[in-house]
Amino acid sequence: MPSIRAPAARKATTLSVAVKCRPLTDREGGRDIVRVNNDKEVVILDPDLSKDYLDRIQNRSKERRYAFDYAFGPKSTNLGVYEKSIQSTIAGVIQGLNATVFAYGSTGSGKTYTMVGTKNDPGLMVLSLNTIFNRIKNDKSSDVFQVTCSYLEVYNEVIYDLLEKSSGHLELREDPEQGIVVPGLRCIKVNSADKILELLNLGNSRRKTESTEVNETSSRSHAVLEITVTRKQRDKYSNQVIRGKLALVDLAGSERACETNSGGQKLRDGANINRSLLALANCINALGKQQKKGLAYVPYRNSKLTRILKDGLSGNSQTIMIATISPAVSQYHHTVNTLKYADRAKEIKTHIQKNIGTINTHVSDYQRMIDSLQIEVSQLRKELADKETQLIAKPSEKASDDELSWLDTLSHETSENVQERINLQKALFEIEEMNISNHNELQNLDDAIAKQQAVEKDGAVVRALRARRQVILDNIRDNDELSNNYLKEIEANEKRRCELQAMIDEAISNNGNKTYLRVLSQYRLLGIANTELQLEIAMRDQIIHNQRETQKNLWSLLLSLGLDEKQITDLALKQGITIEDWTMTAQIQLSDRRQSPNTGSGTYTTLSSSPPTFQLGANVPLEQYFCSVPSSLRNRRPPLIHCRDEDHSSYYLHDYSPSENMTLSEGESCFKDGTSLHEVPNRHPLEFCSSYAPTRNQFSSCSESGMSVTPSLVDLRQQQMDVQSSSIRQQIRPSCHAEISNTDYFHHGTTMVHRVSRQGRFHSSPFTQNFASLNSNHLHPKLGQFNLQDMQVLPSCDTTSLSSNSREARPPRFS
Ligand SMILES: Nc1ncnc2c1ncn2[C@@H]1O[C@H](COP(=O)(O)OP(=O)(O)OP(=O)(O)O)[C@@H](O)[C@H]1O
Repeated sequence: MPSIRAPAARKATTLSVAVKCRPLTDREGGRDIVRVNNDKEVVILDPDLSKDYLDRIQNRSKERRYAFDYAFGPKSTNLGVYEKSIQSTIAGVIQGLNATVFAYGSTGSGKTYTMVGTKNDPGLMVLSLNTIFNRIKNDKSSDVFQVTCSYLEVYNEVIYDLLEKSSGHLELREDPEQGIVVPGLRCIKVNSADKILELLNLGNSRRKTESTEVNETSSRSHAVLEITVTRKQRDKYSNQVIRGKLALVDLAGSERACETNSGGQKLRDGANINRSLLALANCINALGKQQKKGLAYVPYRNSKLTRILKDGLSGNSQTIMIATISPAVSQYHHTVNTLKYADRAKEIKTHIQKNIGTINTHVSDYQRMIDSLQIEVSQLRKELADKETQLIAKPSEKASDDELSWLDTLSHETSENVQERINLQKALFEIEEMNISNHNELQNLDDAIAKQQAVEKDGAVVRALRARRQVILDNIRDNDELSNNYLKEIEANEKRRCELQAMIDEAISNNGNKTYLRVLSQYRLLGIANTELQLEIAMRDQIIHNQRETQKNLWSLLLSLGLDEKQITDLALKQGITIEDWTMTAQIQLSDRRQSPNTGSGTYTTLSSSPPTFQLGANVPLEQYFCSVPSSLRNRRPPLIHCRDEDHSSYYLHDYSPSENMTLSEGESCFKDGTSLHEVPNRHPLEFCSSYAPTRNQFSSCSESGMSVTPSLVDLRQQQMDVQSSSIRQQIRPSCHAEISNTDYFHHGTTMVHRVSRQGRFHSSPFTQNFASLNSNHLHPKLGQFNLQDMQVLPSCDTTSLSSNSREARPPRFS
């Protein structure tokens, strides 16, 4: 088909957003925290029925409220969603319009259910196809229709054809006329919805799925079904061809890799899923701001997914985002995150126009089009000249108008710059966290290989371990490359920030209307400070969440020891800890205890409901210390536990003191985060701890280990504050140097150094000096790393000797 596009009218339209909340699953049980009002409003209730201390004193609720084009509660069916939010758009495809429907949400939130559906509740893909074929069937014109379909998946940043039995890797190409194309992708002519459904089922069976902790059949890839409807007129005077495209996209879950508790290949999938979704989120952000100020760089090229979705996001397409959410309490953070992106996506505008071409377009037609374009251009030029004359006639008015709009643009750009920095930093943190975990696994693999080689030189196990090692090395290399790109983007962002600041400063010093400029500048600064405060609040939420997780884990640990209520209560009392809600919750858990399939011998309790809370007694000191243990050690004597008070919010392992008669059984896999100790022979844990330096340090890589607390960005912020605080400085002992070996430095050190440094940069306000003061003393010039002596590492030997009433408290010992 000749590719001249008629200068058809372009219609600007915003991306419509529909939110769909799935029902609670049997496994989740518990409370439903999502409410849908008037088919438009979504309210996320505070997940805590009993507010914790911090919430209470700050009188802060975590309830969130959003409004969307459409909102659907747990009782709605796919058909209900389809009829209200999609059907009318799909009808346009037959008229030559493009449409994109994509499902976005965390893993297990119901994306695949919404897009593909079940026999009883067919999904949007099936329902859309039915509409297309019904419309074609009922069309009264003499036009000839042709429907083709392709189905691809993006898995680990590689494109595969789902309609090919053994598809090779496919590439993306940008065609000036057709946009993004995938050469070699099978495009099948279909005559009925049934035929497409057959293909769809076939394609779905080829999709890469994995069982993750969150979803048993979690899609690890992004699937894109594209239906093209070509309509040719039979009229002998007209040879017009109209072509409409419908893209239906089922994205992989937007979870963080570590949250799915996956390791190995799953972790790699998670990293790439995340990379694509981060890129998508960044595009949504950039497009959102583009609507406000008219220009912004949209990083489509950062992933295959965003390149494929480019047209759907900003180009010639009517686009619908289906944001899927879960009503479970445990999914609160994911739900809020999804809704935030959905909220931002509402701002995105696309420009739709009919795709009309002609067969055998004659030269004279081209000439006519060129002529009409030239007339349009000359008219526009004239209008521009008229406007300029008017502006010259009123110079002062023009100057102040210019000034206003210039400043407005500038101040908007400044806020966007901060937002962009936050996004980039987030992306960087995720990648770095993954690499820390990769390095840990590498270390363990090296050790396991060395041991195994002593048994059999080049046996199957050694070969398997080596193969795994290579995969990890590849992951590290990929992630490093990605980190470098993000660092470059951060550098560019920082450069832009300096430029913007210089422009504002210059305007203030040069311009006559200084007061006005100052007020405006101050106003913008306040806006930025506000953004940063919001961020801090979000990070505090994360701390609270992490602390609850720790409590849960501590309960799991306690209960797995086989202690009864009295023993636990006595123990807690000795430490000045009171246990709330014991009768309500702990007993349920004790009676609910069951054998974990993963822990081998001994008992391991799976928590079925939220555990009772530990609370500090009146004279309990501020500092408490917790640590985490690997899952395989949970049913044994627990480690010395250290916990720091809520406000300081950083958790590290400082000591591990296993009992004399503890051993690790052969073949135990120690860590949930994908870093397993392969084939650990019978060894005493003390030996294990001392020889596995990286293993010990792994406990400090909190976000990755199952038992532990995620050291969130907030922790880092807090660490920054801690480092600045002189009282806390007393805890920073140079002796930590002695404890940290080279390997330690990498694992233990890097975790903290990076995080502290991230925090430093993360929180640097472009216009405040708090970061600068840190920068000179504590930060590496390039990455902004802290010096080792500034890290808050408490030497393990000191902790046990501390008095329980002193500020540096004796930590509770759970044994
Ligand atoms: N509306 C619904 N009604 C009933 N069950 C649902 C609904 N939505 C989702 N579910 C169930 O929830 C579970 C997770 O759904 P689904 O696999 O669609 O999630 P997903 O978001 O595609 O996850 P992933 O990103 O991991 O692939 C499935 O068991 C599915 O049957």
